[in-house]
Amino acid sequence: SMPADLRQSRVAQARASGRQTMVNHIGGGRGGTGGDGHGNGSGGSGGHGMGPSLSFDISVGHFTMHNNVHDNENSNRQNAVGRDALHDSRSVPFIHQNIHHYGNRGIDILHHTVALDAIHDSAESFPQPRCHPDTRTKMLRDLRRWALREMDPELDTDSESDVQSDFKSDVNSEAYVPSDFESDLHSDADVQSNSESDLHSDADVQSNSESDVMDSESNMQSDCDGPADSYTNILWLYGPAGSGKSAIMQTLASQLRNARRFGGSFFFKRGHATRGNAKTLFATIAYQLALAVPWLHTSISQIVENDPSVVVRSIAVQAKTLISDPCRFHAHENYDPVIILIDGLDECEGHEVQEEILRAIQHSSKHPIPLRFIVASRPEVHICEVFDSAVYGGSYRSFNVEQSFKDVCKYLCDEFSRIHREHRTMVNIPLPWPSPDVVWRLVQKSSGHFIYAATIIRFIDDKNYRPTERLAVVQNRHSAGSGSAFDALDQLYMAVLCSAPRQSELIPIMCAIAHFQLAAGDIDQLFGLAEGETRLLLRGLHSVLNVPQDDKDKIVSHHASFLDFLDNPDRSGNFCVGTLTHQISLARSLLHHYGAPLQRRRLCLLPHLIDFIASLPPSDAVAELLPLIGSINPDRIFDPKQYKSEHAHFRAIILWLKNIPSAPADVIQLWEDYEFMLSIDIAYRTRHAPPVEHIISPNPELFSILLWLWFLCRRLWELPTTLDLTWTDLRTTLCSLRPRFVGDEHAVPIHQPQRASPWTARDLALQLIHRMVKNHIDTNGGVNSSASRDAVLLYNEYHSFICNLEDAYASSQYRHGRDISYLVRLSPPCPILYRELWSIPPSEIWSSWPSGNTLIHHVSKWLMSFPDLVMDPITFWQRAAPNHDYCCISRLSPSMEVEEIFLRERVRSYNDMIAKSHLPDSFKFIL
Ligand SMILES: Nc1ncnc2c1ncn2[C@@H]1O[C@H](COP(=O)(O)OP(=O)(O)OP(=O)(O)O)[C@@H](O)[C@H]1O
Repeated sequence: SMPADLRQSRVAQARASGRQTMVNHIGGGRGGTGGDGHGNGSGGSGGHGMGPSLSFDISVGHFTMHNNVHDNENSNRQNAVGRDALHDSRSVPFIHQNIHHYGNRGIDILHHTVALDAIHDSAESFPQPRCHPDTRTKMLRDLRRWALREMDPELDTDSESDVQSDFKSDVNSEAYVPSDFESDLHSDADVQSNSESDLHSDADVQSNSESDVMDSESNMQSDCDGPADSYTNILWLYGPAGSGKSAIMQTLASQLRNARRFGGSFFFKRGHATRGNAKTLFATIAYQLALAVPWLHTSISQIVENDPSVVVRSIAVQAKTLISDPCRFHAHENYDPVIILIDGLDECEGHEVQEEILRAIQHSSKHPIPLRFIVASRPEVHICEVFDSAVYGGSYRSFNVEQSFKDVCKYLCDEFSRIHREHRTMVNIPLPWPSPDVVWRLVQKSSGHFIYAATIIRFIDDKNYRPTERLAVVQNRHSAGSGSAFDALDQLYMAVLCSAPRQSELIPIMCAIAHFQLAAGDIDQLFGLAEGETRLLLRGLHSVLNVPQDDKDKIVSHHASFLDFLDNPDRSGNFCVGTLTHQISLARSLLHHYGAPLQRRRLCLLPHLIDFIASLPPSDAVAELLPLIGSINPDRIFDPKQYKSEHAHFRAIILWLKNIPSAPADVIQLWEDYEFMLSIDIAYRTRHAPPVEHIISPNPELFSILLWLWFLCRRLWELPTTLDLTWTDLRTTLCSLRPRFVGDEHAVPIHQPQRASPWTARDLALQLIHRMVKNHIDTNGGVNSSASRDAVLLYNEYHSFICNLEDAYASSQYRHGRDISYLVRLSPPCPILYRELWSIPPSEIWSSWPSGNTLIHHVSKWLMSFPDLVMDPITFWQRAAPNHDYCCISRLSPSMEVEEIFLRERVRSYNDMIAKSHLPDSFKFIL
């Protein structure tokens, strides 16, 4: 038969509707099962079933009821000594005593136990943060749509104005009376017999309306990034500290209440006696549910009345007994779900408790109950982990409280107008005040989050001061008093930092994040930490720092103001990372890193590092950095990932070094050489060659290097690997073009005018042929690509474009083949070169079509310059082509004319560079 409490709730519903008649079907009880054995004994057998005895004394009008129900199934438990008897008796609510003033004693008990301060509109939490009018409109609309989506599918397709008008109705009425109440009050027997099929059809309704919603909600997919599960009664609203979650939850609570779908709320507050813990979380929610939802009133009240100790039970027991059990009795009744809001979960004491709350909520919503939960918190790692865990199995929606520059701007403009209106001292200040660019700078500083904007408005809106002066203080972050402008903000940041574990280890990491754009993996590498250590250390700071899932993505501060805070010792005290000691220590770590050999995964912040070092005061305090600056690995300095086409940083560090009295002369000299080498290296791109007027020392190595850089358009960093040169060789050779100061004398290099020799081009071609052949032999014809230094170098450099070493190998051989083609054209007819060309394995030139055809084209042209025409290698290569016919007319290869245009263009721009750097005309090539 129907549980007694359900029947009671029918009575309560009848009372709510003013009905005065009631039909009850009461059947006999079943025989009880035996109790559990105690100790080694076995449990007794079940007793005989007896019909319940029931006496009603109903006086219509006042509706008082004297009710005495004995359920004999339960009473049989008294006979057996069962350990779980108490537990079981709570799991299904039964009525054991006379109830006067039906159902209110339980509510009274709750009233005296629960955390009333935690309710969203409690006096204690006044003034609650609320969304400024016309801010967060889309977010609130999307949240409402999610919350209300099942009950009224039309809402989902309606425009926002429709949704809002729906909310306006009956603003004052808090109690929600189900619309289908009349039809619902049919006989218990019917309820019983239909309950199975009702449950099914509920589920169908649920899934249908859900799919409707999915369609209509497609516009919120960008915000709602959780899996679109067909059964999600839980939504997680997350966002960094101060992003405005509480304001959204408060505003949403009012809107849902107006829509008569509000079940209850709990607003946690860190450190608060009752709001700071979860002892009475579910009891507080149950209390509000009982008051707001008539069909839950009686069940909840009776449960508490029956066992008042439930309010001090564990989180899981409270959630089950006070929330999910009463709801499940009504699961099949097709009530529109009501919404429960839990804000600031991260502020609840104890990570384990927070996790337990999430598990309890998930457990409660496993069955189709007419409740939905919206939980708001900062994106703390342990909370993310529960949502990501198997417990949730993806069945929740998440909603990111994103930054909104537009909303913050609206808020600031409105608030500044109000301040202008309300402050007496503002009468003579012309509008607009402040100017739009000032407002915009403040908006940018807020990073689109409200906490900054709300804090400065509170500061400026102080009746004891002139708003104009207060605004000036805010704008000048170093001015005296700017600290107090950010008091509220600083308290927030301090609270976050103080709650983080391993604070001393955090400081160098925060210093690095504050000054450089780094990913978690970079920081591990920089400080020599075990892989993943930075991520672990930052676990407590996710509310101020965005630590992406991928260790390669940069960590950024949620608020620009957090970095200002960290930089200012008056504000951040021991956490300040702006002190010289911390900065020198960070520079030292970075310089050590840049002194080490090049690795595949590397930090690319040398220009920033140089700027950072150059910003330190050039005093003896930085002396320990000087030798490290001299031992930066040139592979890192000329790494194309560091520098694209600027070398102003080099100038900056040279000037800085020259300002330090104790700076060693050789370090200064070294960096001047580097600056010169880089300017030659990038000259081809910048079209800006360094002047080397009258200073000519054209040894063949120098000429080779210039051909490499300005004719083949390759880069300096490849030379040590490809041509087996050391950086010292390169520096000596290239810097022979540069005048040096020896003492006070301007030492001019030996002047040896000499014609640019085509033989140098030939020698370079020979070197590249040898390289190509060596690569072929070393790698066993490309089978073992990692044996080619060229391939490894290329792969390390361009691994974001080149997928694997095999591709890198093919690419490096192609580049050599192409360069040989061009160099051959500059060479005189030469039997040695002719012979060496034969040594190129055809498989290497045909590893890519353009390379094969380019080589064939240029070598054929070159062979025409021979006194006796010999085309053997051409025919040989052509025969070796994978598809002979195709290779000759390959559409993938540039045509003959285009090849000629390419070559001519290279010669032209090389000659141009020679002219620009004031080298003599004899250096130029004539094709
Ligand atoms: N839409 C808004 N309009 C006006 N003020 C807002 C708005 N959103 C947030 N604020 C203000 O910004 C400040 C921070 O907001 P709130 O407390 O809601 O952030 P939170 O994300 O809950 O922060 P925490 O993570 O620290 O709990 C508050 O002073 C609040 O009044």
